[in-house]
Amino acid sequence: MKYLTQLITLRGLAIAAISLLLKVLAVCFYRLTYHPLAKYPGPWLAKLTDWYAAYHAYKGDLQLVMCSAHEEYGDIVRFGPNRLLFNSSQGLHDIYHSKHVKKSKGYLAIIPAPGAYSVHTSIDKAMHRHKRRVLTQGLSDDVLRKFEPTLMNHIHLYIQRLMEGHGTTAEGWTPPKNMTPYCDHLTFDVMGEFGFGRDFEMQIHGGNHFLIDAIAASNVRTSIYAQFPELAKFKLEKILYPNGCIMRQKFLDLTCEFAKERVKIGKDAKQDLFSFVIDFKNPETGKGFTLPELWSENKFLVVAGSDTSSTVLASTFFYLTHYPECYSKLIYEVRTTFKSADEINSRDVLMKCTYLKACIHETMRMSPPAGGAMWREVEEGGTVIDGEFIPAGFDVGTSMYAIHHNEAYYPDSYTYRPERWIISEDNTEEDVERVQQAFNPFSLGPRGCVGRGLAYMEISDTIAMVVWNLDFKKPDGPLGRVGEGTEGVKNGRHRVREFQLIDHLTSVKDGPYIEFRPRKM
Ligand code: HEM
Repeated sequence: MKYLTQLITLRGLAIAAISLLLKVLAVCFYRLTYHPLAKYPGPWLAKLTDWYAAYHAYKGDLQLVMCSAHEEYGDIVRFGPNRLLFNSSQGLHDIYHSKHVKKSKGYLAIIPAPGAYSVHTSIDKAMHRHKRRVLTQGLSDDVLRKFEPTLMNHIHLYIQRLMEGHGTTAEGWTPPKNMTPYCDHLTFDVMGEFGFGRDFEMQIHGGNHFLIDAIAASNVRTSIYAQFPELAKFKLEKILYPNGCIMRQKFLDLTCEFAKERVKIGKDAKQDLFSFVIDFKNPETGKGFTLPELWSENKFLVVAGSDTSSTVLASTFFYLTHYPECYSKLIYEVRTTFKSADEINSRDVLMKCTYLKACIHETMRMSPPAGGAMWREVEEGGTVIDGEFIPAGFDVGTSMYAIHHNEAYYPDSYTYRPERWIISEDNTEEDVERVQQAFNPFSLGPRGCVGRGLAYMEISDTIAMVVWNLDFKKPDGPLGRVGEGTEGVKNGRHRVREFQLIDHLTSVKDGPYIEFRPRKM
């Protein structure tokens, strides 16, 4: 009897396994043949399952894999059973300026709690419009101008820290400094100050440095779920990053404490986001932000605005020290444009320093902090992207890293060449227009970055101040190679003069190491 029961159970299991296998095979067969996107080429595993993209999101090489998929399969690539990547400027603009797409369901998987939408994660267009309008007001040019002196205080401190230990060598250089933490500390402090009216004191002591790891761990989770939203149900982060949840809670507690203190000191005590936004009413809805809403947005701004800007700064130092001819041109421009460091302000830097602006653009082209694709879902009725009709319900996107290395727009695309952004005898107006057309480090359209003005201000002021005040170079020996690619490897990380970024929605980095000394007047 016992034997018979075992036999029946085994038989049942075998039938269940076979029927599951048949079902999987049928789904695979459908996805490869009759599926509406079956005609598009792409990595075969990506056509079958989102596990492919999720794995590369976990590994941090999604941007490289997307780029090499375009090299192999062309400008339109199927990069998931229901997802298409486009690698043309027409496709880019069709997607991100379209009225017929909305943010993909992947964004739902990354909200911290049910209903807790931020401007970034709200898929509903009316909800987004309201939040965006309030934030746009809080990030207007006028607000940024008033914030700039506070920003400058943080940059002065940054420069002091970079100079610490100068004179260690006979030529007056400091010991090599790893720019990743130095840039992280600056940008986190600036975003704390902007969002909450006080900094995290990361440039002063290490008490809050855990925030950087907390956000990095949370970004791994976010980037996996953005590729494979169904995985969110399984709460994999609890297995993969048990500490991530604890650190995240510490981040929430800290920002909550900041929020309470900010309210206590009163609206006009600081020139920060709170002071400008709290009374603002959306003329369409008559509504402003409630306090909890505002703090929830601010938490997101710290995440969105810190490590992205830090990546641009660290990458710029990497390229300037790896392309000495660019460094020399930049030094000449900054030091002849401003008579003293006190004259430096972002408006003048961005207007008068053409080469510096070109360096920032070239850095963001070579190493966009968010190099993957921001997925958009096609809405009812479908839409045409780069001449292809895409039915409703499918996701479309453009990988920034891939299009920024498309040779049709950026010849010799792995070479850092700020000159490509400047009209000259060798570079016509049409050349510059073409370069600009495919450039999208902040994404484009109604969901493009609302903080780009602050990002430009912070990055241009910081680079100008460092170049004006300090000489710098990469150290000889192994430390000077941190952040470089490795010759001969086969995973897309073989380019020595390309700064290596680990793509987890935004980027993880290490280096470059740099030595500084005060400039000789
Ligand atoms: C170099 C620095 C930065 C880069 C490269 C960058 C990049 C981006 C990108 C690619 C998006 C689109 C995301 C998506 O479609 O999912 C975005 C959105 C956003 N960014 Fe930035 N960002 C930077 C700095 C900042 C700063 C400093 C702030 C805050 C002041 C900020 C606030 C936001 C917000 C609120 C959104 C969501 C906008 C919306 O959905 O309407 N970013 N950013």
